[in-house]
Amino acid sequence: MGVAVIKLKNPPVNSLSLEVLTEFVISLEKLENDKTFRGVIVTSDCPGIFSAGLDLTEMCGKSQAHYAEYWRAVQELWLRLYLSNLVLIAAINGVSPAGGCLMSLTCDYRVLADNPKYNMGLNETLLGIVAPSWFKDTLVNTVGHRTAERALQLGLLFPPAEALRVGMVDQVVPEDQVHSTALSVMAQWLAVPDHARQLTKNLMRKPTADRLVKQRDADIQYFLRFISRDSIQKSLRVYLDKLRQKKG
Ligand SMILES: CC/C=C\C/C=C\C/C=C\C=C\CC(=O)SCCNC(=O)CCNC(=O)[C@H](O)C(C)(C)COP(=O)(O)OP(=O)(O)OC[C@H]1O[C@@H](n2cnc3c(N)ncnc32)[C@H](O)[C@@H]1OP(=O)(O)O
Repeated sequence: MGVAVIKLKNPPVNSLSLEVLTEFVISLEKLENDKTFRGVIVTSDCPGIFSAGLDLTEMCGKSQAHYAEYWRAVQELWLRLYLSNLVLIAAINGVSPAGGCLMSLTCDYRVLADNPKYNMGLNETLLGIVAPSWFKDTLVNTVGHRTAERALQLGLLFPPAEALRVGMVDQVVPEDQVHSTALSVMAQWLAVPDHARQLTKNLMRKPTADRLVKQRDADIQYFLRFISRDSIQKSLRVYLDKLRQKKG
């Protein structure tokens, strides 16, 4: 039925490095241009981890030019996913904080494995950083304003039952059924004529995407100023050190 699977593979935690973001955009573009494909299942090849989100090492101790290139790549992937003409289904087979969660929120449907460790949410505030307005918009469009307001301020990571309750995911299923469920949901979505579904998706999503498109450069400048602050760099270093020391 013309369904591709994109399996994220950047061990150990599928962080969204510049290389991963770039490759993801290229793969998506190829699939968009190949008319034999109508749908994509986005999933992970790293056991227990869907994606650890944006790669913190790309945002820490690097040059301004690097931050700008990285942020443009983050914007690009979000825009491509959010406005994709393909049916995108996230088969979430692991934990998905921050950018990992955001990636799944750009999909048309989310199936999450029922494992209490597989938390998801936009936890940026816990790192001492702030989810940009378009991250916030994506969450609001999925779970509504009040739930998003509380989740964003507290940096909440929802376990599967809670994620389902607030509407962050559409289905929670046993871990060994995530892929088969994604496939049967895909069949349902592909039963709708493409042109009607695509125009409807565009109608729902374009106003949100346009807000970023209209101010992409300003958003990059804002990110540069924010991420270059000493206090933010310090927060990120402390957070990364904590992650590294967990093992020791
Ligand atoms: C108004 C505002 C305007 C502008 C906006 C400005 C700023 C916004 C900026 C940024 C937005 C960012 C969004 C993000 O996505 S930030 C990333 C958030 N991610 C997390 O908090 C997840 C952190 N990771 C974890 O919690 C865990 O690693 C785990 C649960 C995913 C997996 O746990 P494990 O026990 O299996 O693995 P670990 O031992 O913890 O990690 C292994 C290895 O990987 C490194 N690592 C983990 N996560 C990341 C990451 N996100 N980036 C880079 N590296 C990561 C970890 O340090 C370990 O490294 P070592 O092997 O010790 O070297």
